[in-house]
Amino acid sequence: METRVTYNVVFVTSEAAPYSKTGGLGDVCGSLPIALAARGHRVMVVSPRYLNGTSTDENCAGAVDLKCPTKVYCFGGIQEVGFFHEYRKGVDWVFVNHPSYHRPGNPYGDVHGAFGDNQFRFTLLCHAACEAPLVLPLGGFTYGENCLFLVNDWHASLVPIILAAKYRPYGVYKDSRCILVIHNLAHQGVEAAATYKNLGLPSEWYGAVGWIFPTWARTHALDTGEAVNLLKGAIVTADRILTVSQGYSWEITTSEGGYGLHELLSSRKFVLNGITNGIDVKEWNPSTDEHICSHYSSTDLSGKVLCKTALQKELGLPIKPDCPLIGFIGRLDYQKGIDIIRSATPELMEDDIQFVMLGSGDHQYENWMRLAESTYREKFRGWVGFNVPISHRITAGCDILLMPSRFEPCGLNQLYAMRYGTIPVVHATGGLRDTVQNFKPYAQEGKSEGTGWTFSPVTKESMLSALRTAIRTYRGHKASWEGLMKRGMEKDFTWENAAIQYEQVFHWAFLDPPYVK
Ligand SMILES: Nc1ncnc2c1ncn2[C@@H]1O[C@H](COP(=O)(O)OP(=O)(O)O[C@H]2O[C@H](CO)[C@@H](O)[C@H](O)[C@H]2O)[C@@H](O)[C@H]1O
Repeated sequence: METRVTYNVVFVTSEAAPYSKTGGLGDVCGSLPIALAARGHRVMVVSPRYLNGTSTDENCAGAVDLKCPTKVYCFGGIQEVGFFHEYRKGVDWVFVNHPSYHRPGNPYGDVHGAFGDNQFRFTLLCHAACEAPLVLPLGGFTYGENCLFLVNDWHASLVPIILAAKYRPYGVYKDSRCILVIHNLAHQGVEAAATYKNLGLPSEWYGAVGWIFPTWARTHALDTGEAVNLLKGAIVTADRILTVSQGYSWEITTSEGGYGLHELLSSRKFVLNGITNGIDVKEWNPSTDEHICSHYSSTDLSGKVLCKTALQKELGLPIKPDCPLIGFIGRLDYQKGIDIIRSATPELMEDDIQFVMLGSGDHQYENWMRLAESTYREKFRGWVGFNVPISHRITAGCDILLMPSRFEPCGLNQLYAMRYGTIPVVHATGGLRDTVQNFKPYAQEGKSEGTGWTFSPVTKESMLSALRTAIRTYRGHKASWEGLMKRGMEKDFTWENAAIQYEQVFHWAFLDPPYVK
């Protein structure tokens, strides 16, 4: 019989689906914990108890108050937080309660932009998360101090510093470990150096988060470039670092992909690994999906065209089962290459195709989507907003999913697309390059190979050229297209696969002594 070491794992994250989600971070922190718990680990996820006065508040309705008010020190005083808890799918979902998490908007901001007190809100999360394993008797027992923290992105980045600066000197958490998981290096939690005093850290730890911007990045002659950079703090104090694909773990060590942190990341490359995200194969399953009108599988594809015509009907597009339908789903952000889509749209619209976009974010792109919809009534739909059922119907109903991301740490939509027989056309970067194999019609003995198209560089021309090849193949080579669909649908993107690789990294983390003693 197999014997395995199990760990007490504490995720710290600003989002966990279904409780909170603005993007892929929520998906990962909603699914990976369940996969790890299913493999025998004791798993807790600590995230804020957001309430915004809309129907999404119901997602948190199942969590009960643990009646364990806890005091933490930061921002010049004692702050009191509460903890709510729900045990679901083998995981302890813990929600930090504080008035600053209760306001309209999403976890980070509202219609006016990012909240001005995000440093406070996420500093509080980190301090509370360090207390949670010590004070919360979940199922009767605390997790205790020998746990493994998995801290995600900048919002959770203070955790390894707090462990090293505020607990270890007093003999607490001496045998814990902390792994930083980077989902997106572009956001680092940077604020003015003067805010250091708010973080609740001893003054001698300034060097961990202290950061000096290069001269070219400074805003005016008197700008000294001094800042605090929370993600940097975790990079220099975590025991190990993970990214969400292997390709991205290399890219962030280069000056092009490192967002200023490539040298620091390179200096830690011996503890830097990449593990490709999985997907929730129950939520994203074309043979059972509750959001789509007709089910299908790799052995019976017939339902897919019905999903397509239903989508065309729902969106008020001409119902044309044979017309190539291209989709885009995602945050409307520079990262996602929306400007490239915008510049290519007039040429794309000359062809007999249809194009559907779902996204929210940057207002200029939201307005452009509305404008494009009114300009190309017969061919283009731009759905501005965040809507999970529609994202499923677009994934199922389209023939092609377009992702011209400038960088993509992993990317989940291309994985969902492949599972739904929708062919990804993606920029060859990060996790997109790792997960989409370029189509080769005559790879071996006349048999074709690949699951989509990858293009590079990320320009309008190369994107259009890849899209046109895909469209030609769709129209003229039905058998090849079916081969592409089936190969994608049969790929194993389960979280269990990723969880096994995480276990290996946990093992390595405990083999070495704590990085900061
Ligand atoms: N308007 C909308 N309506 C409904 N659903 C929407 C939506 N906009 C986005 N979504 C959903 O949000 C998720 C986006 O996930 P991605 O991984 O593609 O990107 P994101 O950049 O958010 O994540 C970051 O973290 C993840 C997780 O590690 C990495 O995969 C990724 O590369 C990195 O940039 C998907 O589930 C998508 O369907």
